[in-house]
Amino acid sequence: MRVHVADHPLITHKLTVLRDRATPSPQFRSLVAELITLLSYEATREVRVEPITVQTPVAPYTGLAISKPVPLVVPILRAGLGMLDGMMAVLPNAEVGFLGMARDESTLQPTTYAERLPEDLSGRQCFVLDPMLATGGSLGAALEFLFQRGASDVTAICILGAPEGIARLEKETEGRDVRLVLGALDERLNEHGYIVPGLGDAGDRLYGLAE
Ligand SMILES: O=P(O)(O)OC[C@H]1O[C@H](OP(=O)(O)OP(=O)(O)O)[C@H](O)[C@@H]1O
Ligand SMILES: O=c1cc[nH]c(=O)[nH]1
Ligand SMILES: [Mg+2]
Repeated sequence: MRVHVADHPLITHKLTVLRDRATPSPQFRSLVAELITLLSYEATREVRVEPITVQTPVAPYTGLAISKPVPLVVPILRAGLGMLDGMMAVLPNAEVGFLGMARDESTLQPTTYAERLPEDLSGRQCFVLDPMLATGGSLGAALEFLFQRGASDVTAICILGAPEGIARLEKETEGRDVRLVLGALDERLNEHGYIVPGLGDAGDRLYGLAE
């Protein structure tokens, strides 16, 4: 797995406001959207393109167009949904698949409650969105869904990651072409499986309490 941690003062600035417990949901949602737009610039660096010729008012010009099949963007519900619009602003022709996952807060095991993905993902570039990579259980399970359908070129975009989750994904994706783009790599997980210093529960901060 190739890991890229964004190193940009604008990203750190926005992340600092996002982490602040005093930041209310409306501002939190806007910041997540802004951050994904910045992270997607790095995450789409290897998007597949092909030459296309257009006619400028002056002369023919051969540039680039995104290749077919178009990329698939997969937000992991709930929290990943907060990243979808920002990603689609960058890749407006992409298709969207959905995975709904919830982590049991005592066992930290994810369960999948929704799955809507194309049957065949062979030859398809996939971009998975989830703001938080903690133990890696949820993202690992999401990647496995994609691999089972033939995906071989996957980029995951997370706003924050923990070393424990990265180590787990490194093992689970060994031999596969996976990139991970992070807004920041945090210190560790606490005894409840939360990222430290982190930002708390991303789903709750975006959308309110789950209960
Ligand atoms: O790396 P892990 O240990 O699996 O934890 C990370 C997962 O936890 C959060 O989702 P949550 O289960 O809270 O669901 P939500 O998006 O509905 O809040 C987060 O958005 C990830 O999907
Ligand atoms: O810190 C964490 C860990 C898992 N899920 C979250 O939303 N936050
Ligand atoms: Mg949550």
